[in-house]
Amino acid sequence: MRLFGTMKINEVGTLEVGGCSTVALAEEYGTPLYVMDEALIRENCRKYKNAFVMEGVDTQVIYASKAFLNMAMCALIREEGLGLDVVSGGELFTAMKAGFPMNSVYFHGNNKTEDELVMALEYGVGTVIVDNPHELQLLDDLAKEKKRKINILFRVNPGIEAHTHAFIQTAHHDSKFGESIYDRKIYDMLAFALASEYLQMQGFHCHIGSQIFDEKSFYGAAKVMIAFLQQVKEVTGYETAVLNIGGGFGVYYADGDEPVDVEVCLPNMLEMITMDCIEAGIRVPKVMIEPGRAIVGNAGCTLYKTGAVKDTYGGKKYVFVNGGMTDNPRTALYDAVYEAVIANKMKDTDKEKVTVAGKCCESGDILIHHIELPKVQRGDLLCVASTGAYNYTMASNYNRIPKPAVVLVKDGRARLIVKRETYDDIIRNDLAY
Ligand SMILES: Cc1ncc(COP(=O)(O)O)c(C=O)c1O
Ligand SMILES: N[C@@H](CCCC[NH3+])C(=O)O
Repeated sequence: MRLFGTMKINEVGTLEVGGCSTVALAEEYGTPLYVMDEALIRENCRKYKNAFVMEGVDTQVIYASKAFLNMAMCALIREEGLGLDVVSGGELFTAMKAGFPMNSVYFHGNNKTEDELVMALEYGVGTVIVDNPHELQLLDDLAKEKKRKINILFRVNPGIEAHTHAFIQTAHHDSKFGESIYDRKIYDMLAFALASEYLQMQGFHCHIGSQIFDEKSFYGAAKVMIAFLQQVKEVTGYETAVLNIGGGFGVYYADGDEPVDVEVCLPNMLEMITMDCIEAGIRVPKVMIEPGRAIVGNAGCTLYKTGAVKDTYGGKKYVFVNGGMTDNPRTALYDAVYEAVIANKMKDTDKEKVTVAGKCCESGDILIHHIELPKVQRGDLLCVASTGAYNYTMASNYNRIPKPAVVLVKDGRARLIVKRETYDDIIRNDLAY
């Protein structure tokens, strides 16, 4: 397993994160347990912020909170000076409760409800990313009613097919997100927005997908977007103030994954955008990006206790853990591949091939299909790496399994940031018959 951030192996052969022994963390907080490396989250925020600069160009990095969000995470993102992308009333509510500055919140979503748009207006959200004409009309009506002005961007599709799992591609012509830049509707939407007294049209947003390794996909999207901005100017005279090119920067999960070097890719992208704008005769807009996974993915790991080890008649060896698709549905959903170790046996060299499976009543509840691990006994501690993004946020209570706790570790100290759910939480909303 690749060790990320502050992970290291101590003298007794135990995995440590943030200066904390994983065995001690499991004892104190129980398992399954999500462990987040604060130093690595901060380092990633800074890496993106520092790489996304170019003289004379206004830029902003916005954290896509769908990857991992809670009140502590809001505080951390705020301290690091990133904006916050939210995509639902729940994410927005979390940000508000955490005191995140609302003018740095960007509200996304292809089907925001009326209630959610009202929330955005009442909270004073900085920018709403409008998905379609229906939403544009609704937001205008609500803004008028509330007498609140609000910045908007249009979510558009540049038609770029990024090389990633089909379920996490987002910018093809039939995508459910946004409107195609080749669709004439965009111009009607623009005319409407520009005529509105309450909607303040700032520009355009695109996002081509997630877990992308090919930097050319990002350059391609930016290029197509600049050509689009030029056409918009030619057709309507409108000069775009903001261009948000979304997130999608892939991270390492397993052998073969080769993330882009953001320290190269981001400056290249800014330079390309600037040159293309100059060539196209348009003003260089403020440029934004929205990484989610790249900020938190490698900064998280999950600790499980191993239970039964089963040799099947068919010849497979299963190691069962006390979690599974309820805390990490990504293997079942996207055929995601993870690396893992037995955290209390880091120095064992005698290994065997196993399949790591969860405890749900579902054959597809597999965390890792093929992996070599030291000989596992009941009560060992399995650590799955790179579970910081889209794990806690996609966790479910299937089979009425309570969601795990989350701890943030740094410099030998662990801080509980999300409590473990209890069985009482599981029946919290049930009403007696
Ligand atoms: C609009 C938007 N922005 C940002 C992201 C963040 O993506 P990632 O976590 O891959 O960086 C997503 C998710 O794909 C998204 O839909
Ligand atoms: N949930 C996906 C990413 C979706 C990105 C949001 N548009 C994953 O775990 O890979």
